[in-house]
Amino acid sequence: MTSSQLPSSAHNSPSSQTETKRQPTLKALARLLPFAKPALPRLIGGLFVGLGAALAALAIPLVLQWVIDGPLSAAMQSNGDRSQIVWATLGVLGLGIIEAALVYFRRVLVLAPSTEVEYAVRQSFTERLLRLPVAFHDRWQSGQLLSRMMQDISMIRRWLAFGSILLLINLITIVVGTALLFRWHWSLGVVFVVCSIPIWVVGFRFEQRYGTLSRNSQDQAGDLATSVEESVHGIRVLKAFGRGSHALNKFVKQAETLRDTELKKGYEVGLLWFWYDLVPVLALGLSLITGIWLVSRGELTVGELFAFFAMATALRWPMGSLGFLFSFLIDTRTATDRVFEVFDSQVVIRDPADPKTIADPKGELAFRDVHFHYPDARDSETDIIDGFDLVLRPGETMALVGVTGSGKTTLTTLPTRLYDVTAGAVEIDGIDVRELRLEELRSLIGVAFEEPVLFSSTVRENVLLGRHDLDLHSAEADAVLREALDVAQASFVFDLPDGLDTAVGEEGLSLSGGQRQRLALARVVAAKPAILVLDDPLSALDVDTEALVEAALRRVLANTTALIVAHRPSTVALADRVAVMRDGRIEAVGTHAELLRTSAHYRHLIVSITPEATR
Ligand SMILES: Nc1ncnc2c1ncn2[C@@H]1O[C@H](COP(=O)(O)OP(=O)(O)OP(=O)(O)O)[C@@H](O)[C@H]1O
Repeated sequence: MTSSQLPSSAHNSPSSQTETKRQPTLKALARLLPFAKPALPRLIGGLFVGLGAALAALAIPLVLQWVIDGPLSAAMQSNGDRSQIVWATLGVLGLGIIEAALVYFRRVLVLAPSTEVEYAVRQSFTERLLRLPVAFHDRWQSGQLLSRMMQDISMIRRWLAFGSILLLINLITIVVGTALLFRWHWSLGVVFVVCSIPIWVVGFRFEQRYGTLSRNSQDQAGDLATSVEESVHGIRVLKAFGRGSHALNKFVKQAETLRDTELKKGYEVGLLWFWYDLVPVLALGLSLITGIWLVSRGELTVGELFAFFAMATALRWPMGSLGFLFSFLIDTRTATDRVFEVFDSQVVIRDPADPKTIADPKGELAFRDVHFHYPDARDSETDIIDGFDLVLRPGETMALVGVTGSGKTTLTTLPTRLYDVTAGAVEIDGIDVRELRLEELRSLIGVAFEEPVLFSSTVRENVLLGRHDLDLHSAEADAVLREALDVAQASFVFDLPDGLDTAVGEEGLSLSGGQRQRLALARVVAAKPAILVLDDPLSALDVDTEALVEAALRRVLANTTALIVAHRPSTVALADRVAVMRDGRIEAVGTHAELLRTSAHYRHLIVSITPEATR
């Protein structure tokens, strides 16, 4: 096995494929506005307070100019008032203190609203993930979703709280500061402006190159997260097959790719910082020469020259920081794009505009000329479900049999609209399932999947998952819970350390396969739906337990319509009738005895699924 055959992204996340036409950065970031709106007053407040701090810093050179050209030169000629120098010194100190206090206040103002925006984006993101159809989750790698949810949304918060405000403040500071330079002498201002031209050229080219690198790095981080998640998830398989080192190799390759991209990013940022550090120093040097020349010609006072240098020094940080802030801006834009790719994914399975309701469900389930293919199927492929017609009468138990890969599991996903049929219709009591609200539909039908999934919560929460109408600790909930556990023969839970309140670990991994399957079965029984859809629900049980569960299930199935995918004769025995599926269609329907007589394919299936000893 090569490392590429190890558990990995079986499906391609569209992460790196959705790089369509690139919007301008500001337009891309503007999509955050609806989330940022409630926080805007405080963020704008933070901006103004930050501007106040910047102006306080810019005022210092003005005070210095005044003190040098005024009280200081007068004092040097021994005819001035020295107390003014003391006042000016105190003024500079005061401005410094005001600047520090306003910077602190700015941070306080923006911290809480930015975390609220982060919370709102994260909440909507999760809501979206839960609403998106299963077909979306088939295509997207979990690590990509995880990295968008955690890393990208955190970056958006940091940008709102810190980056965006600093960028605006620093740009305004540069403009105001440069205007003040012109005020002292136009040539000094011109030197500064001309020297800053490389900054804009370098910044523009940086935006183009760094944008691609930033996207690659964030996508690669998502791929890496997927690998880690899959390796941890599949740790038993990797260990059992001794493939740990292969998983490590795969991880190392991905980590190296990410490192290379980060190095390229670092190189680009380093180059940008170089220019953004160099230019202010160059400007300062050239201004020094120009300034001294102007003083010697009497066009500039010593105080103005001193103030000019104080101002140019004050502008060094805002100019030098632009490199870091531009890269931060591009990273945030990439993060925003990645988050909105999920928001932009279509929720194709949703409530109808004008929903119908079934007030008194009888439980008839009908498949009318149903066709279905997965979204990634090629046009030339025939449908997996290819004209499937079957009607389950109210209260009837129907077993569905067919060779492996014939589409039985796929069919079980259609009644609850995990996928929508591509043609035909699934109906409950004569109403198309697409005409019902999803919540109503999913309360009418309960599904137990072949692969039982338990959540990391208590037995009680897991089993009563479908009963949001009940208070989990009420006497009624307790009765429902005990009855469901009894049907599923899951009394082992009472022997767990905390009984019904035992936490069953991540995905219930601390339980055996059969125990998990029984809890999943109890969950669907507790939901008390009008229609049950069970995908081979007893496959992991031993023969004795299976017999007990079947006896109890018969009681439940007496009043409930049930479609049961069966791989074993004992499961078929639960059914009133059996439907034989072949090539995506129904080949025959009848009782077990009828089909044995009339269907050669059924006889073949039954022989192949019956254990030797019982034939
Ligand atoms: N999410 C998916 N995306 C694309 N194709 C899928 C997906 N799930 C299943 N298939 C394909 O659909 C076909 C039918 O699979 P399905 O699981 O429904 O068969 P099955 O009859 O339940 O098989 P088994 O008896 O082995 O459980 C298979 O060819 C499978 O590869």
